[in-house]
Amino acid sequence: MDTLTRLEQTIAQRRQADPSQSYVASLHAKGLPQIARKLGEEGVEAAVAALSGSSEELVGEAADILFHLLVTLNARDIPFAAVLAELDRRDGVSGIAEKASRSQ
Ligand SMILES: N=c1c2ncn([C@@H]3O[C@H](COP(=O)(O)OP(=O)(O)OP(=O)(O)O)[C@@H](O)[C@H]3O)c2ncn1[C@@H]1O[C@H](COP(=O)(O)O)[C@@H](O)[C@H]1O
Repeated sequence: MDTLTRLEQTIAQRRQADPSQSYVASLHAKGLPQIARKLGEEGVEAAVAALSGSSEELVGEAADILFHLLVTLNARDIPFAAVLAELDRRDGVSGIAEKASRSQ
């Protein structure tokens, strides 16, 4: 099982945990607006790290984004596989467009 799938499962399990023992549960206790706000904050922090942080800082912020994205998707009951399927669909679409432009 890959890292993101494993983390997605852990997040789903921790959703029901004691908020004083679990960061995921504490986010859920605050509700979707706070979960979405954290995702936005992490995006900004990653952008700042990309421009002025070390590689190590950017890696840390990128991990924070992926974690908070998975928490957000879980809060909306959307499986991460749906995001991967959308990326595969786009890749298929661009692949078809590329083939069509090459054959002209
Ligand atoms: N991967 C993560 C993870 N990445 C980031 N974070 C938390 O996300 C927060 C990042 O927000 P900030 O940088 O703004 O730090 P902060 O100011 O302390 O955060 P806030 O108090 O503002 O929410 C930190 O509190 C980090 O600890 C994570 N918290 C938990 N996990 C994993 O999620 C799983 C479940 O965790 P629990 O719910 O705590 O059991 C476990 O596998 C954990 O390893």
